[in-house]
Amino acid sequence: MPVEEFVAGWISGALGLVLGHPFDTVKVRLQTQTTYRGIVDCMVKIYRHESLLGFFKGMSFPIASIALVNSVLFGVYSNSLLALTATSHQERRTQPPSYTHVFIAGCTGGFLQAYFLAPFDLIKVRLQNQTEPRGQLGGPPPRYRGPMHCAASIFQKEGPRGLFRGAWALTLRDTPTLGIYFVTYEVLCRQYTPEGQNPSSATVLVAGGFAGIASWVTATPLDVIKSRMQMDGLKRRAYQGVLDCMVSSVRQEGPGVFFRGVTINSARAFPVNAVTFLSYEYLLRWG
Ligand SMILES: C[N+](C)(C)CCCC[C@H](N)C(=O)O
Repeated sequence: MPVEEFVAGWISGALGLVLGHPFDTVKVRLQTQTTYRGIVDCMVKIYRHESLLGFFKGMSFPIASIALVNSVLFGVYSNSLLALTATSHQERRTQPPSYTHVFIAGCTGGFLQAYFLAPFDLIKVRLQNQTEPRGQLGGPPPRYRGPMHCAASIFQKEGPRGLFRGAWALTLRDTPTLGIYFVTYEVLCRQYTPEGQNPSSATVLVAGGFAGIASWVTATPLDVIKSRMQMDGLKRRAYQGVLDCMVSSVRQEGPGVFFRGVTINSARAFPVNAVTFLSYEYLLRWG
């Protein structure tokens, strides 16, 4: 099994992640809290109350886990293509796989990575939603003191299954949309690359950026539901399941609720995924 694809997936994911985390925090807050009027209002409030550090809440776990999650995604994707088309990463430039195969391999990667991602994503979302400023004396202490404390208290209060709260919504979000992710990337790369050649850096950046946007725009409705399911159960259980969460969110807030955070998601997705694909391609070429 080509191991370097897993390594390339990890490093490229970590680079993208640091870049996009501040956007991600704003997105999560807009999706799950009603105190903010919009992107700018949310940014200003985070900065005033929590300083620049507020934007980086919940980042350490994703960085530690991206190794696992992105290497599963890219490794399973590439190895599924190998199984489907019997071509290695290098050979695929001269013998490109069909888009159907790319889609199936992307969905497979997306499906499997969701299970690895679920507990880390849950902890990230819970920490991002803590609005208390760090290290301030006198104010009420936050519920979770850090990622390990958060994991331990979820485990204690909600059991091992508590760590997988929202995992089903996450799987539904990621399976088709990671198929879309890789198909968009391949379509754009092939469009702008002469046959048999490697795509240029500019092409990889643009194709990666748009792949991120296409994937996130289609993922946003279930992203909102996922985040809400993950925040559920802190005080009392509000939702019975994914469908119930969808229905009551629409009832209370109208269909627009499914696009909460779509602008900020797309703004984040372009640079994050441009960098992810560029480093992935380069690491594999050197490797
Ligand atoms: C499928 N979904 C849209 C959720 C993610 C697609 C891109 C994944 C990338 N690590 C990122 O964080 O942007």
